[in-house]
Amino acid sequence: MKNIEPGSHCTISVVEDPLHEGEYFFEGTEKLLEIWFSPSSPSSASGSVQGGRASLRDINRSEWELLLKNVNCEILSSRHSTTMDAYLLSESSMFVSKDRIILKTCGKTTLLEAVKPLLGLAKEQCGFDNIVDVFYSHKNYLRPDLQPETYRHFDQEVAMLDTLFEDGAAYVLGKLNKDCWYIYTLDRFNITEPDQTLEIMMMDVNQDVMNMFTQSYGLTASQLTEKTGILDILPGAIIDDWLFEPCGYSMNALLPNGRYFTIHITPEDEFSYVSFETNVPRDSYNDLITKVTDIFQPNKFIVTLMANEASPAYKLCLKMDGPVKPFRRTEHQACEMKNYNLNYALYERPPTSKLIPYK
Ligand SMILES: C[S@@+](CC[C@H](N)C(=O)[O-])C[C@H]1O[C@@H](n2cnc3c(N)ncnc32)[C@H](O)[C@@H]1O
Repeated sequence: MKNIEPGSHCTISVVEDPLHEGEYFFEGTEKLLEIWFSPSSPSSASGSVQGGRASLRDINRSEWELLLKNVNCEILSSRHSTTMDAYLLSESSMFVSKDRIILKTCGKTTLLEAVKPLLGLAKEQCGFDNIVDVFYSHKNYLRPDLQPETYRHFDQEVAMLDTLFEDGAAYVLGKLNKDCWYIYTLDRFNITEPDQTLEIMMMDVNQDVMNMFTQSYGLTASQLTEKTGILDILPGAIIDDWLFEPCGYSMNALLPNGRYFTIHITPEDEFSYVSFETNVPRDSYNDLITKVTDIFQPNKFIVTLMANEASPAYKLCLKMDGPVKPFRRTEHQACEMKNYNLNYALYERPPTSKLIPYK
């Protein structure tokens, strides 16, 4: 993609595809992959030992860099806690724990190209020859026609995953012809430790807020993290934040006990998008969703919550959580899968609701 000045706050990217010449576009919607591993027997675990077992964290940064080349993104920065390594990428984030990796990439990245090399790395370097579970998901892209071939239709992504996993199961929640969310996972009972993931995918976001996440606004990434209230969403985190040139913002936050949250912002008016993701356990996420949407003030957003039986959020997935003011929940679906419950909701701002003036 080339950069040009469209005369707004933010320089945006020109699509080089001749059919769409002159159009400005960046796909903020991320592809999200999470894989949990284990050795098939304790003796097959290799690599340096962490807590008596091999760990994905022993894999060298140079190996991750090579792996990410397949995806068309690179590492910008990293932070480390006692339980997790968080990498900020040119297109989103990667979190590596002892036996789980989360890879989240946006734009035109080819995330699925990383899966096979990743399984190889985990096996060769850590002795992880057992795949405990896999989750691959994304919201419908704003412009699927601009994605690389495999990613234009979920069926094709599923077909690629099915070449690697025997018992894959693919679902779609929401309206197939409007806003929806696709997920591929393994049809098995497996992860026994408490596990939950909340995602908030915000669209058509308040432009006054979005204009702050540009170089021309004049604040640094860490000043923005503080001023906008991102720092206070879940306090006490190790933060890694990044402001792109000329606009765009990404941050990873490492919390105690293997918890994290991550935020990515595509501020361009024509296709603004903000994502929030966390694995903090809760029996209600209303306050958290309200805090996040109060900061960004989207006109609509999707919330997905996935939690397994051991999680305090398991039951919440099957019932309605309270309202998120001032939004209307215009769609809601709850699913019972083998080991996980799953909740999908679409919220929209009523036309009469005024935006809160930004401080
Ligand atoms: C912050 S990144 C991550 C996007 C994220 N997935 C989201 O939720 O929007 C994307 C934003 O940064 C901007 N950007 C600037 N330089 C970029 C680069 N080298 N790679 C990716 N994005 C870049 C894009 O135009 C876009 O606004």
